[in-house]
Amino acid sequence: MTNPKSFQSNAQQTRRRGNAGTETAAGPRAVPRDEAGLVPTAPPQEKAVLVGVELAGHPGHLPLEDSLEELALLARTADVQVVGTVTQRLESPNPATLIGKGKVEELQMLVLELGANVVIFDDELSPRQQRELEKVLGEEVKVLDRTALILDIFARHARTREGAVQVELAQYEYRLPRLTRAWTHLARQVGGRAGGAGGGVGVRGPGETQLEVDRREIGRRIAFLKRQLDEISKHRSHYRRQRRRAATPVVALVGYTNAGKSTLLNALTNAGVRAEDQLFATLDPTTRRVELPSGHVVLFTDTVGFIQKLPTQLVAAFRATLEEVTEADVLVHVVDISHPNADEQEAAVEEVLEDLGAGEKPIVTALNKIDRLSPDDPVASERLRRARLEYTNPVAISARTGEGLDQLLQTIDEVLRQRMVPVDVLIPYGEGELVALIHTHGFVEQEEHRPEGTRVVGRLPVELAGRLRDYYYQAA
Ligand SMILES: Nc1nc2c(ncn2[C@@H]2O[C@H](COP(=O)(O)OP(=O)(O)OP(=O)(O)O)[C@@H](O)[C@H]2O)c(=O)[nH]1
Ligand SMILES: [Mg+2]
Repeated sequence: MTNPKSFQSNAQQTRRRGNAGTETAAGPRAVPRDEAGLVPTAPPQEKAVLVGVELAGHPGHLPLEDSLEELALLARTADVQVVGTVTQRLESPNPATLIGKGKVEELQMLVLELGANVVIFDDELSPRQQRELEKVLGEEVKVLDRTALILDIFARHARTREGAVQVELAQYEYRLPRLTRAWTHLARQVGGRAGGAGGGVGVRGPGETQLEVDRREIGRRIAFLKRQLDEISKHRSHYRRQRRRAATPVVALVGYTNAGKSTLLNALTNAGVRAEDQLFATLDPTTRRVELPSGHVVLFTDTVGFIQKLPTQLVAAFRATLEEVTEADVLVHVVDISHPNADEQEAAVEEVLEDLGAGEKPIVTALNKIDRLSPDDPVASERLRRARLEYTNPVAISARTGEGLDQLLQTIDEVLRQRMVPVDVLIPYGEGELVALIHTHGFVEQEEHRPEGTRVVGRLPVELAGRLRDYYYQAA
């Protein structure tokens, strides 16, 4: 007999998989248009016009067109349909509206013509510029910038309390100087995790109840969130201390969003982390044990990806999460080498690492997605060739097919080994667990049992060597 319960759950699983598959393959589906004027079942998708500016003498990391393409991807990730684009090359920004007066008129026309209800600027707008543009474009049109869009995506993707608190803090920091009437019709929803509802893109997150109150109230909320983050940060550092006592090295996966960090962690550990063709699929760190070819065990941490023009509020608010990066022993920088802008992305990540104070950490560069490179594509082949010459400890891999993963682990082993220092110690028999630690985390070259204890010669991680200072061997 068929068990109706299991039948039902199977059907649900199939449906869920089916949906995910469709979204990955074809991007967000278009809202069904109903000729007969019937009410569509899904809420109407927001329609956006994108605006890109290139300032003379201030070339960004990416050429204007590529940056706008990335902005369109961000918009799609936030379920916004891109219906048009406006660009301008400027000598200097217009303090009132960023773009020039004529361009504003052009934008206004395009918005009307295309029935857009959102305008998204690729560069951060000052509070004044945002207000002015909203005035010109009218009540019905929301004016956002890249930062607000990224904050919106973060609000949707936060899965843990840590993530939610950090996003909320970043959103308040962003909105505080921008508090105007425009923010008062926000969704009655905190953290914005349910997505979709209420104010739509850019205004999901902290809800109406908080935003209708005065700035002082928001200041208090910010202070409260910061206290919560201090708690979270303390917890994290507590765990890190425990890890350090166990001397297990930590390898942090860093890289541009969508480079394949989560896919790599999954390939190495079956971690089951969400990996999708979406920007900022991962916000919250996941840590898993991995055994290296030497037999040493390390902890791999997958965490939030970076992007060019990363909002400073986000970097500041995500301090607790990013401590996983700043405290790691080795970084594996995952680069999507199949991406035409791989070099610019690599540079943007390096810049964020510098800002975080992690610029000097030992790095292994994983040149990922080589399965997508065709040998007949001279541009891509040249990119890979140069990356192999120029990047630090490069290893070409495919997280998808598993190619190169052994080599990657070997390189990590080697880098960890280089960080070790030679030791020669005599450990009393009462301290047997120290000898075990040396075996677990170091390389033992010589071991000898003497009447006073065990003499071990080998190489050890610096921290561990420090802990053995009292037992350094000196020949009589
Ligand atoms: N062809 C190919 N696709 C890959 C490879 N690695 C990852 N991908 C795809 O790239 C997309 C992004 O992968 P993720 O692992 O989610 O990337 P991420 O770096 O964790 O991204 P965020 O968490 O959003 O920062 C997914 O669609 C993956 O299936 C690879 O080696 N080859
Ligand atoms: Mg990820």
